[in-house]
Amino acid sequence: MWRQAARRSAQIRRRLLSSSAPAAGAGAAVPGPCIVHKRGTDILHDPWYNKDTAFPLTERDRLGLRGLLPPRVMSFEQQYERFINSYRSLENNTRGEPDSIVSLAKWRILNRLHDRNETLYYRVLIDNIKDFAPIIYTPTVGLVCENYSGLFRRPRGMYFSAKDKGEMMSMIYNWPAEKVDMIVVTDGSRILGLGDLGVQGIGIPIGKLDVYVAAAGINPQKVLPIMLDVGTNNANLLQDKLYLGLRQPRLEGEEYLSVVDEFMEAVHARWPKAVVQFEDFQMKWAFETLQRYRNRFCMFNDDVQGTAGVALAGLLGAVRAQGRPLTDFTKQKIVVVGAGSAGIGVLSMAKQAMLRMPGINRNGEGHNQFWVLDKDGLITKSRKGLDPAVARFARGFGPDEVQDLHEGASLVEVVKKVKPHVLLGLSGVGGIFNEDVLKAMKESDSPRPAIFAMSNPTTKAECTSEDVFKYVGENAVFASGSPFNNVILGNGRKGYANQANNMYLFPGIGLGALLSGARHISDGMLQAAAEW
Ligand SMILES: NC(=O)c1ccc[n+]([C@@H]2O[C@H](COP(=O)([O-])OP(=O)(O)OC[C@H]3O[C@@H](n4cnc5c(N)ncnc54)[C@H](O)[C@@H]3O)[C@@H](O)[C@H]2O)c1
Ligand SMILES: O=C(O)C[C@H](O)C(=O)O
Ligand SMILES: [Mg+2]
Repeated sequence: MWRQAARRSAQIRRRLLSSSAPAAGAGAAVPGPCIVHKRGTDILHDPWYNKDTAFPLTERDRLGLRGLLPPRVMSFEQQYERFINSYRSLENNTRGEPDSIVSLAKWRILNRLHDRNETLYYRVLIDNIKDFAPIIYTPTVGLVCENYSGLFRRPRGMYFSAKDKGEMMSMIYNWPAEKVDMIVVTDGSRILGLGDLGVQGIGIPIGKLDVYVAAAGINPQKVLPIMLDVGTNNANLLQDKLYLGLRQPRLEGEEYLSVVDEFMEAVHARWPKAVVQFEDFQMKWAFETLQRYRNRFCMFNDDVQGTAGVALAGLLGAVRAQGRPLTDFTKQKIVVVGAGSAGIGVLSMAKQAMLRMPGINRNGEGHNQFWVLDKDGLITKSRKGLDPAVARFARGFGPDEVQDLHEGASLVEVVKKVKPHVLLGLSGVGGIFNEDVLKAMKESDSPRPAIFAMSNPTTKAECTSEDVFKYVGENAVFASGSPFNNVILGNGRKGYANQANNMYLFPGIGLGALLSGARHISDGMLQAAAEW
């Protein structure tokens, strides 16, 4: 009798407590009651459960909060309005200040809300994603990563370091959420176009997962940003007294791979169905880890595959913009500047798309529509020591080739001689599409030359929207990795600054993989995403 009563009272208590929990994630379906085991200040200090001043009096009583909050109860809507007002007044008060100061101030106010009250944070983020994406994501996230050790207040996500070898299988259970659906992991070795930022690169997985929540409706309690700290080769960071990562050079070779292997096994052991997105790994590890894990785990590399999907969508869009059928894609001449993880990812997917077009034989023999440059200029078959992934795209010499083009030819030379339909930059070199290059694009064989300046952040973009419409002309098609403003053209027309960033693809890839229960992420899935 007594036991029955105790069970019943526990049931009632649980039901009462559960009603106090906020939605498990804005936009996410809440499968059932969310049981809160905490009380009092532990709830106020937990951003998953905290409602700040929005706890009604009944909940304050039930959860031991009475007296711990100012007496006035505010509605969620009032809190929302208060936040947006303070954000807008920050905008007004910082007018005229340098962009970096304003952006960091905006990031701070959003980050403080994220630390305090996740329900409100994701609501304002989802409702204002167009305004807030450049703050929580590219380009401001780059600035945040550069200054991470100084900005650090609270940890977010998990950190696995080279010193944790042998411990990862137990460490993974330190993460408080029982279920994780989506993981973004980086080793910080190539953060945007900013190079090796070591542990400070954690800002990138955090920003990417915020986009997952806002754009794909992934439950924020089921996402996990991860930093694999295997050291850094950034001499400034190694000397920086505030640097929060391992102060040692990066692990290399088998030592490096054994850390990533152990991490992947640990993740898979605890959450076998989680999708793992690799992000901002330097080229050699981006390709190596993709090959190593893609058939064993549900994973993809966003810089190689996500970028390729977005760029392919842009390349096909450029054909459409000329009013031509998509099958004319094979007739487009495409110059790609940058033969790194992103550039080669784009070329590989574009080549696969080309091979599926009518009139092209299965091996694509006798057809090469791509010209690729790296830091040493045009890549040709005479280049020594080429990575095999790059060698596939090296130009030959002979009657089928553009006359007088040679190994190492400069960008302006290539553009003048090839007269490409599309010029695509993934070089990480700001301003490399200079006046001379853009004026040469004016002579393109396309009535609507397309210029995709895809490098990030803004300072690394190959050119600006202004320069494209000024030097290439009003018919140009422009897209960039970081956001730029539209340009006012003659007759009040607008020159559109479109955005070509993998954020338009990865949320869909992750969500699709989760919903379909896919065990692997294939090239076909990414191609389908690009072509739709
Ligand atoms: N818009 C997007 O969605 C997106 C996605 C992925 C990467 N990116 C950006 O692309 C850039 C490159 O990324 P990655 O992973 O390929 O880097 P990476 O380091 O692997 O490759 C960079 C490539 O650029 C070449 N390069 C350097 N200087 C050059 C020069 N002066 N002229 C021509 N080529 C030059 C290098 O030789 C190398 O081939 C970064 O800025 C990154 O932020 C953008
Ligand atoms: O992070 C971005 O904005 C896009 C891309 O993944 C990059 O590395 O630049
Ligand atoms: Mg990236």
